[in-house]
Amino acid sequence: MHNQNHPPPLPLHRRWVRRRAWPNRVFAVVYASAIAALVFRHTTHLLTSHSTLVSLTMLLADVILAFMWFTHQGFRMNPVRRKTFPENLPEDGTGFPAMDVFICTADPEKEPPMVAVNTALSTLAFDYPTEKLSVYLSDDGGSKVTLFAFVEAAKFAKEWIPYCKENRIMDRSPEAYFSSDYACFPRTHEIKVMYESMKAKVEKGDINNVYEETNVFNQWDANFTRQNHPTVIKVLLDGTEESDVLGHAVPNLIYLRVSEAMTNAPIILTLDCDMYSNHPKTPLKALCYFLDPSTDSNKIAFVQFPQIFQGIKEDDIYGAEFKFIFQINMAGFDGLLGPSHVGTGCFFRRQVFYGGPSSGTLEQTQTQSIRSNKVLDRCHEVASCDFEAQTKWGYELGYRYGSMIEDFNTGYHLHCNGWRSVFCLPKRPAFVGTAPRNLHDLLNQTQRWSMGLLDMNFSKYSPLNHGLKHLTFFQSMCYIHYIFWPIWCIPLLIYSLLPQLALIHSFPIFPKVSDPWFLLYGLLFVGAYGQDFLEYKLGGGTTRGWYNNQRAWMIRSLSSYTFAIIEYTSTKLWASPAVFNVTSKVVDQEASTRYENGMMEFGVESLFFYPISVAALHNLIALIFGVVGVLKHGGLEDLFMQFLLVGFGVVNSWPIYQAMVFRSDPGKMPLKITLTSVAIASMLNLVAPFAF
Ligand SMILES: O=c1ccn([C@@H]2O[C@H](COP(=O)(O)OP(=O)(O)O[C@H]3O[C@H](CO)[C@@H](O)[C@H](O)[C@H]3O)[C@@H](O)[C@H]2O)c(=O)[nH]1
Repeated sequence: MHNQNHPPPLPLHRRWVRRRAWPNRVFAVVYASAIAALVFRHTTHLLTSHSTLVSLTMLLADVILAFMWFTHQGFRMNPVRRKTFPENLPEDGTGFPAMDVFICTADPEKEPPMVAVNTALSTLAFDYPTEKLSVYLSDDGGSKVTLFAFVEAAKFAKEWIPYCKENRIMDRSPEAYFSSDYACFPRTHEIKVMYESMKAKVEKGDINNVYEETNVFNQWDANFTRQNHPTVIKVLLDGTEESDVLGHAVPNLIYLRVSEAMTNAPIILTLDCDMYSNHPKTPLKALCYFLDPSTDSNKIAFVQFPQIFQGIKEDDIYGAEFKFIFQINMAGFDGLLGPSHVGTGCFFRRQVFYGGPSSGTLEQTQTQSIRSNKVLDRCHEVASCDFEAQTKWGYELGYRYGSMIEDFNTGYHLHCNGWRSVFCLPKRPAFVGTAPRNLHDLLNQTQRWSMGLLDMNFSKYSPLNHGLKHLTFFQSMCYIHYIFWPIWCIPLLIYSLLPQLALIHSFPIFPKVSDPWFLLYGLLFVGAYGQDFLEYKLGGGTTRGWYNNQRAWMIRSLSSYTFAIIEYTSTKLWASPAVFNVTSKVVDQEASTRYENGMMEFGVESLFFYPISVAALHNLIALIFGVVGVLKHGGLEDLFMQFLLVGFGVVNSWPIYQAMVFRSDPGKMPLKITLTSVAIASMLNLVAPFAF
């Protein structure tokens, strides 16, 4: 009880269980019963079937679909939404912990340095006590051009930070700001000119002049390579010594990949180089959880914001927004132990990297100047490649290494160690990044994720055994759902090949229309698709976006998931290392225009396109043969479901036919792929007589 002299402290956040939780639970019971009925039907059908091989294959497809549906239910049992009240935090920042922001970049070709510069500037200008803020750039590319860009950015920051704060600008990435419908303030034009000239200088990459003047690049000698080079540490802004143009202190800006030896802030924000801050008060929203005295806040390992992308069209032809992964399923996770970690837009309590949640302090131990020799010597030591050799760092402690999905892996281990996490989905996106805007990049990205998930599945820390012991049942189910993501390819390959072959040979494999079992199939299809549609729409998506999203799921399943399984198997068999192909953040103007016009981009001779081209052609051939067969011999009632399925396949394949036949732009399907796919699809018919 609080008496009148001591009113209760104002709340920092609230949480509600979403209204859909109960309907989801009831629907799960109904749908599970329908699945049980389907399994019964399969079993009885097996005994009377004309082709045991076909029946067994269809059973396999349906068992996997059922398994994926079942594990997905974890996300639907207790979805929540939250709200933070940063206005209830002390206005002067008293008691705020120090914060280190980590921006990582790896390849100046695929990730233009100006992209990372904008991300850094947007965080340097956070509405956060400047003396408590440090921004680190981790450059795995070891790029002179990137460092040059950051030297320039450090100078510009002294103009940009006070400009943003004075005028309460929301878009604190200069690129986003100057591309928007920005308001004009007294210095706007001047600042814009400065920004444009910095950008031109960086894009020109004229480093030699700078090289003459300073010793910034003195470590890039003839032996310097991306893989093998000395530790480079540059303090580009030191808040204790430097100030901005108005005389206020600036945050620290450091070219370095470790921060423990330098500022050792209790809160760490991780960002991909392209994920700029879109709201200057975002750190305060994270603090609403870390500083909350009334809850078990010491157990909160991280506060995850969703990945939201700029430049994605509302229709999202590639499903690149991953609305389910980054938003809808996250709300489901959040009602359990907390969301998974998605690599970027995440505020961590530093302490989580050193052990379990027994002493969740937010104290900082840094005392020395970040330019002192003692600190710099220690940083060189810690940042060197062999510092962690023979330690548990990266395996049992710290951020997980050696994984294609180090983010997901790290979050999972934290949950297993007793930590919790929180999902924060503010109305105005907290961070905004770029997503692949062509099909090849997207398939490449999802193949990499899938390989990481398979690796986790077969590791000794798999959620199938390790997780089951440490997590709640539903949280485990969610993790298990993801580690099996790539096996979607099995039912999808079966469903896009087998019923079509059967149709070509007028062989019915589903119940006929008058059979009551036909209704069951209808219910299962409409139920799964209907729920998916509803969730997508309630998550703010459009109907067209949803349709494209389900097609993208089919494309990924047939292509990148299949190749992930093949490549993962080969890396295991031949012990070859898996390669992390960085997603390109470069925008190709011509391709961009095609994207804006809703055209799918093929253009390159990528292996990824073969399975989808073959499946598209195979469906078309099946439809034609099916129609001819029915016209000649009848039997529509028996084959009706196959027609529905094949028709659905053909409708979904429209952009592929278009790219093969009707387009002449550089994004069309390469002729070699079209011709090879025609040959493969035709040959498929030759094997059919053996099955039916
Ligand atoms: O050796 C590397 C490889 C990548 N990166 C950086 O990691 C980030 C993510 O790489 P990207 O190629 O953009 O991967 P995506 O698949 O697009 O990103 C998602 O998936 C990754 C792997 O799970 C996560 O690390 C990311 O945070 C998440 O946004 C980028 O800033 C890269 O510069 C490095 O610093 N070093």
